[in-house]
Amino acid sequence: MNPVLLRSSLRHAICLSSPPLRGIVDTPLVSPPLASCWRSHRDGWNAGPELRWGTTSTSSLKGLRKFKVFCSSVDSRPVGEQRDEAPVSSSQSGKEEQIEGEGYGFLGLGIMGVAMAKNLLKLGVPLTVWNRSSDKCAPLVELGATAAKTPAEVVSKSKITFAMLADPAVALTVAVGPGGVVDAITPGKSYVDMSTVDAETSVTISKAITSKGGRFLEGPVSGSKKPAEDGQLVILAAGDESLYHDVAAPFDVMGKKAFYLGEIGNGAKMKLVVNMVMGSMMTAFSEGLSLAEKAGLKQTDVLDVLELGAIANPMFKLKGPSVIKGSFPPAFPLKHQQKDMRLALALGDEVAQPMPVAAAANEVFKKARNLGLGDNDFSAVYKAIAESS
Ligand SMILES: NC(=O)C1=CN([C@@H]2O[C@H](COP(=O)(O)OP(=O)(O)OC[C@H]3O[C@@H](n4cnc5c(N)ncnc54)[C@H](OP(=O)(O)O)[C@@H]3O)[C@@H](O)[C@H]2O)C=CC1
Ligand SMILES: O=CC(=O)O
Repeated sequence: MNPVLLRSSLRHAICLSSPPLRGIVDTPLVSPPLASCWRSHRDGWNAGPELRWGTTSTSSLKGLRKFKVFCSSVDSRPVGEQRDEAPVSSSQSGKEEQIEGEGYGFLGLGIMGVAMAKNLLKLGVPLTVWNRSSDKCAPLVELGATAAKTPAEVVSKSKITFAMLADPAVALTVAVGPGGVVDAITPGKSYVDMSTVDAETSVTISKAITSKGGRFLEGPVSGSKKPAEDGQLVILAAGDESLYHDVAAPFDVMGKKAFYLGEIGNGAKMKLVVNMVMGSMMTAFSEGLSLAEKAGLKQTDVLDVLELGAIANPMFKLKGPSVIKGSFPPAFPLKHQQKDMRLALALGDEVAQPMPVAAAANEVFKKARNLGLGDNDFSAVYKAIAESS
């Protein structure tokens, strides 16, 4: 078994139980306990008495050590205290009562959402999905998910619902509009919005969710289509800390690293800072490639030189060859990058931070949108630069 998936499954078994499972048992860390633990998880939530997991201090099993840390954070008592308790049975943990609405939900199956939802399915938990254009639910339904007609229906069937939506206006509508998330939020239900939005939007959604007794976490991500498919996103979470711990397993299958950044809005702000830098870099990179060509240099040579120097980076390496070919299939749509520049500049206004470089880059992204390039990859900003007279 893939150790990452095993770790995720173990975490998941704990975090969907309510109250959180306790009673960590030290076992010699050999494969039989692990196999038995995995079997218990695979065979369903009522595996209670079978559910045992071990931890060890040997240095070879880093994943399990990480898992042990997680256990202690689900139950805030020190690990030593937990160890003295017997494992709880399924009836003690209350799992039988969770059959209704025990699974996960996912709203928004665009480029990112479809990949993230597919990774959630790897946890083996019921998944209910919704997308405005319902045909995009089909690939998930084929893999075992259930399609719902409204966001509220997803929330009513799920314990924790995730969302990956286009922009602040859409995130707000889906959360608080008619048939939206808030309509079905009750105490015990949680919402994790992973869309890139501004802090104000996130705060508004958070208030609406918590006013109905639910928990809210924002979790925008850094990383594009391929990292989303590979479960390698960087998750920038903020808000309800208990929920942050409870979504450790989903975050584990969707991402390679999750940060907890404190109060609501901090995740959104961090994402905007990062994407402001990325948009400015892509614009400068495009200017460099275009300048090189017009000055009689080979663009492929520019890529080779950049790759060997101090400003080598994965984005230039990944996007450079396709930019040179004039190919811009959308991984990160240009319209979303321009939205992020706009939101980052608004944040700059709020805190009186001058951002002349980002402001100039935003003008180029706006021009690219006006050229009809919004649905292309954001690297198509090159065309707005190269084709300027
Ligand atoms: N692509 C990337 O590399 C990354 C994107 N992001 C962020 O993730 C979010 C999603 O991005 P991505 O998947 O690329 O975008 P897409 O444009 O592929 O998907 C957008 C999603 O929002 C939905 N949507 C759009 N308008 C509405 C509406 N009016 N009502 C309801 N739903 C709507 C779409 O539904 P429908 O299918 O019906 O149009 C779709 O599910 C954005 O906030 C983006 O900035 C973050 C990191 C990386
Ligand atoms: O938001 C886009 C990304 O690549 O990160």
